[in-house]
Amino acid sequence: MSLVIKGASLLGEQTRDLYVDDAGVLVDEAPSGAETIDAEGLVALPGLVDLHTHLREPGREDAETILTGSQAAALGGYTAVLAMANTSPVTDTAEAATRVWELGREAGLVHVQPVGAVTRGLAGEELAELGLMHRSRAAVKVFSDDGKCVHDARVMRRALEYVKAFGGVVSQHSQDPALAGPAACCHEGELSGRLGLPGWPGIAEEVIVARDVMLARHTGSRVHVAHVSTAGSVEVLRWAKAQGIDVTAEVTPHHLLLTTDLLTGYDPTYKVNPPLRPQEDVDALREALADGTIDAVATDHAPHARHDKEHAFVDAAFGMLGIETALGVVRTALPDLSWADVARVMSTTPARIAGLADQGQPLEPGSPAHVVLVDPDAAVTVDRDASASLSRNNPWHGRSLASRVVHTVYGGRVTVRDGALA
Ligand SMILES: NC(=O)N[C@@H](CC(=O)O)C(=O)O
Repeated sequence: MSLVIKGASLLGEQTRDLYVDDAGVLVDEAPSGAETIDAEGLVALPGLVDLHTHLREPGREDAETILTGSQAAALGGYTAVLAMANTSPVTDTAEAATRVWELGREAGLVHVQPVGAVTRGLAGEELAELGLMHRSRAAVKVFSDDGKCVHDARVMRRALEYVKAFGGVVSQHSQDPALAGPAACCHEGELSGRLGLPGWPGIAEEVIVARDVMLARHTGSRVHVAHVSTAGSVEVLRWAKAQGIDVTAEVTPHHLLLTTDLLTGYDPTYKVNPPLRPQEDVDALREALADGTIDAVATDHAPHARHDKEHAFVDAAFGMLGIETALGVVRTALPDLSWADVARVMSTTPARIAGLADQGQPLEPGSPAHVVLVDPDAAVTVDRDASASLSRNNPWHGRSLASRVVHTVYGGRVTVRDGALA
C-alpha cells in the first residue's frame, strides 16, 4: 500500500516527491517496496471535499447508489463527500445516518459523511433527532433539509440553538416557499415571461439568507448557506461577515458557468434548484468566491433517472450531475484562481466547515494521504456515457473543460489511476 508520488508540484508551486507509508499517512522518507506514481507535470492538491452530494441511497438506487456516487466522486478528485438527507427514507435518525456511513465505508472510495435532516421527514415542523445523529457512529455535524427550505423561522431558530451545543451547523436551502413555490422553475425575469415558465425570483433566496444570518447572530450559532445563486445574497453575506456573524456559504460549479439563457430550448437538463441566473449574478458569484465572501465550491451533484428527468420542462425533476466535472468547471470559470485558492475552496475550507479533521490537510508528513493529482494543461471533452454515475442528466456533455484529474489517492490507496477507477 506504500506509495512514492514522484515530481508533483504541490499546489502548483514547489516540486517535491510525496511519500506514503502503508498506514496511508504522508511521511518524510521513501518507504521501501513502494509503488511509484510518476507525477511529473502534475499539480498535487489535498483530496477534494464536497459539502453537497446527493447519493440517492436508500430509496432511489436506480438514479445513484453510495457505491456509484463514490466512484464518480473519486473520478472527480474527491476524497470526502457529504451525503444529503433527502433520501427515502430521509436521514433523520441515528440509525439512518449510521447506515449511510457504513455503506460509505463498504464502498471505501471516499469518506461518505451523512448529513442529517433538520426536521423529521423534511416536513419543516418538528426537529429531527439532531443530538442522537451527532452521538451516533456517523458523528453527524451538518444538518440540512436540502431540497426544502427550513422556512419556519421558529424551527430554524431552535435548530441553530440545538446544534450550537455540539458545534454543529445548519446548511440551509434558501428558498422562501411563498415567493418561489413548487412550480417555480426558471429565474424570474424577462426570459421566464417569454418562455411562459413560472418564475423563481432571486429575492426568494435573499430574504431567507438575510433572515438566517440574523438568526445566527441572535443564537450565536453557525449557519451555512447552500448553493448561493444571486448577487443580492452575496451582498447580504458580505455584510454579515463584516459584522462577525458565523456564516459560511457555498456556490455550485454550474452557477459559476451557466446562465438562464440556456433555458430557451426548454431542455430539462438545465432545470436545477436554485435556477440558473443571468450573467450579472454569475459575475458576482465568481468575484465572491475569489475574495472569500463565498467560502467553498460544493457540487449539488443531483442524479436523476431518465423517467424523472426526461419530461416537459415544468414536470421534470430539478438537478444536474456535477461531481466528476467540478474541478474542470471551476478551472474553466475562474482560470486565474491560483491552485492554492482551488485547494482552499474545494478542500481545506469545506473540510473545516464540515468538521472533518482528517480531510483538507496540508500535504505534509503526518497528514493522512488524501491527494488528487491534476494535469493543469489538459482539457477534457465531457462524455455523459463515460460517467460512473448511474444517471445521465449531465449539463456538461460535449463541452471542453480545463484541466484533468489524473490520479486520486484516498488514505494512501489509489482510487483513480490515469483517469480511470483503479
Ligand atoms: N438541486 C436540485 O436541483 N435538486 C436537488 C434538491 C433540490 O435542491 O431541489 C435534488 O435532490 O435533486
